[in-house]
Amino acid sequence: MEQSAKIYEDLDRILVTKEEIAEKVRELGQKITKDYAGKEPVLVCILKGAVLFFSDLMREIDLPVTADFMAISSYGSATKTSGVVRVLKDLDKDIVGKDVIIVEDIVDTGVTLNYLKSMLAHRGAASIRIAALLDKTARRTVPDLKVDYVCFDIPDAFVVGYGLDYDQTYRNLPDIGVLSPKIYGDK
Ligand SMILES: O=P(O)(O)OC[C@H]1O[C@H](OP(=O)(O)OP(=O)(O)O)[C@H](O)[C@@H]1O
Ligand code: HPA
Ligand SMILES: [Mg+2]
Repeated sequence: MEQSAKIYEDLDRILVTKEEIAEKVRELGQKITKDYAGKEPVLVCILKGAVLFFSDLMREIDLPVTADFMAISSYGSATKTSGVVRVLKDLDKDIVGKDVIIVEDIVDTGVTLNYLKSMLAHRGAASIRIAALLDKTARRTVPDLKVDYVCFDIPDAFVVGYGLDYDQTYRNLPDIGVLSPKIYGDK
């Protein structure tokens, strides 16, 4: 807490501590290891927000996984989605016949994952599942989106830390907290 005390001042409260994150990520890694026994899933990290979750989760999966990366952006410098999902970087390898696990930091409206899931399904993956660290169901505008693995259900608040940003800042907080609305005003 001490070394980032200045950034922590911008939070209203801490929602999930780094210890709670580590425990849930370990449990999820064990579950995926069981569910995919005998398979070699492709873990797809959705940059940038999922980067910390991805790197911790993959070390908890005891299978010969491969890793690929996609960069997506729809929030820009706001706390509300622009509704337009931009692919800034695509996967390096094709996923035909592969068991794909999309690794995301947060499902908010669901617009990003809905877009991504149908895009990857069209490329001929054998299966696609979603693993999300946080699920903010109160904000969902895509009600039938299935999120297969969730670590934490969270309330309707803009959160930062452990990879999640506001205008590219706060991603390095080890915990996840509610950003004080005074930081972003009506953005
Ligand atoms: O469910 P949604 O309402 O679509 O919101 C979730 C998406 O928004 C954030 O990405 P962002 O566009 O902020 O890019 P970033 O990961 O680089 O921060 C987050 O990482 C998810 O990808
Ligand atoms: O609550 C959030 N915090 C940071 N990024 C986000 N992208 C969607 N929702 C959020
Ligand atoms: Mg963001």
